[in-house]
Amino acid sequence: MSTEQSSTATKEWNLEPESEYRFELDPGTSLAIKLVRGHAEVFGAELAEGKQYLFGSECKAAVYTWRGSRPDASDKHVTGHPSTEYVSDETPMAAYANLHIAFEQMRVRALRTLHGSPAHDDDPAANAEPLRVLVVGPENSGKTTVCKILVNYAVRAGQGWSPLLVNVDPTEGAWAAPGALSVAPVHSPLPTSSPANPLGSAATSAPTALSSNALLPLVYWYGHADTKRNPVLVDRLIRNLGDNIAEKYDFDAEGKVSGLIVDTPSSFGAGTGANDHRHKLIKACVDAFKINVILVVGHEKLNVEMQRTYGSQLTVVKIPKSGGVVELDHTYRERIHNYQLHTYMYGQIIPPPPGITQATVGGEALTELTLAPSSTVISFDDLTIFRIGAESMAPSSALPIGATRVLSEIQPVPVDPAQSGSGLLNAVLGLLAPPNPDENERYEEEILDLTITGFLIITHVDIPHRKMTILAPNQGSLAGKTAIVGSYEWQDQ
Ligand SMILES: Nc1ncnc2c1ncn2[C@@H]1O[C@H](COP(=O)(O)OP(=O)(O)OP(=O)(O)O)[C@@H](O)[C@H]1O
Repeated sequence: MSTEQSSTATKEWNLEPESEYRFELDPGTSLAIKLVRGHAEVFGAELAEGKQYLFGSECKAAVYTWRGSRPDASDKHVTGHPSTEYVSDETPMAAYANLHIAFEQMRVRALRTLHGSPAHDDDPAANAEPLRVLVVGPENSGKTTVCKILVNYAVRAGQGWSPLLVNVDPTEGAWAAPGALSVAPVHSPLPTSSPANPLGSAATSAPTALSSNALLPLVYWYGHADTKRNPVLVDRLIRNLGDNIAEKYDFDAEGKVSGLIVDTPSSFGAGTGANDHRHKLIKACVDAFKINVILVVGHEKLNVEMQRTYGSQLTVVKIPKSGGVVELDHTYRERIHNYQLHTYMYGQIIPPPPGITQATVGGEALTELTLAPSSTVISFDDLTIFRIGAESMAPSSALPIGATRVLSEIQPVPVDPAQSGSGLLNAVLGLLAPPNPDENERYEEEILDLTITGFLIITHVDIPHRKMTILAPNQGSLAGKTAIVGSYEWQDQ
């Protein structure tokens, strides 16, 4: 394989078996990688020979090869300027592959049980429950990457599996905007090209032409980066995701055997005290998704803790952390959130390095990935906006003497855009799906349980004329709709 260190030169790298080429990109740079011959993959997604794959938006990733060099050499051309690049032959991929094999056996067993076929070689008394994995670990342990690799291996197995990938890490962005919790069935390998689209493109914001690996996620909006900010709301949304999945499984027993993998925030993996919020949220996941395997990525203390708490009811496995995982700091994460919102509105735009013309982003042609958002002026009365709980509460000291707080952490509180200090300018809003058409079925907190159909940004608020300007990926009318505001803001620059 090869990399280019000047704008015209291309570097070639020859990878030994079970080694990987790791790279990190600086802001504003891109990288094109072409597999010249052999077999290689990026976090479990195979590269096709001869195709240029583009990476951008400060992407940090690795190209791994199982079989490597001669006679079946994995040569790659790399064009662009990574700020860091090196080859490592110390990877945890063999451990991850073993895990995949064990999971594959669980899927086969579950399918066999579903069809009532007799057991063959393996233990007939073995658990035939479909696989339901929770991945936990501290910050920068590579949780999302492990989830991606395991899901990609499952869909590559050629058995027609389409596992569910559940994201309960609000900072991840996944297929929506940062602040969302979501789930999607994965039918084809998830590409890696940019942290703006860490799990590939979703069909909801991408052009319809983009169909080969677009996903249809189900999204709830939490609206904040930190799960500590409103754990009661996170708990509620986790249970909503769980209920949705259970309902889907009722109608899709074949899909159920593919299993599910849950990616969690790093706040679940590191904390202090036995009673902090993370225990409740881990428990909420275990219950909501009926977890039967917990994977602990590279953290002894957390592994012991999970063994003690859950070891008697489910399997807890510690897996190694990859030395390639990059420490992401706060400012990097903020830039990524900006990339994600920009990508949500404008599509995935990665300018290829000089000299590269026929490139693909995760296998998709470049022209198919551009979107044109619309900016619309609406009346304050068109859109009803809520904030959930705590943020909108006055401090206790401001309450009348003797009064007790009546707002709960998950009470939806209307936000009036006419109030200066409403906090709506530049705010990211989650647009809710319509409420139950049957009035009798409605309830006060229903908006907590509605999914998100899209995201909006308020780019201008004109209080005298009671109007605001909204940026949205499409031009649908907002009249009569309801949206939720959290703490994410974005400015189009
Ligand atoms: N083997 C590798 N080589 C190079 N980069 C890698 C490798 N594995 C992971 N990374 C990168 O390291 C970064 C952190 O990995 P990842 O997002 O999987 O960790 P995480 O534990 O989920 O993070 P968080 O702290 O946000 O929960 C990502 O940019 C990812 O692409």
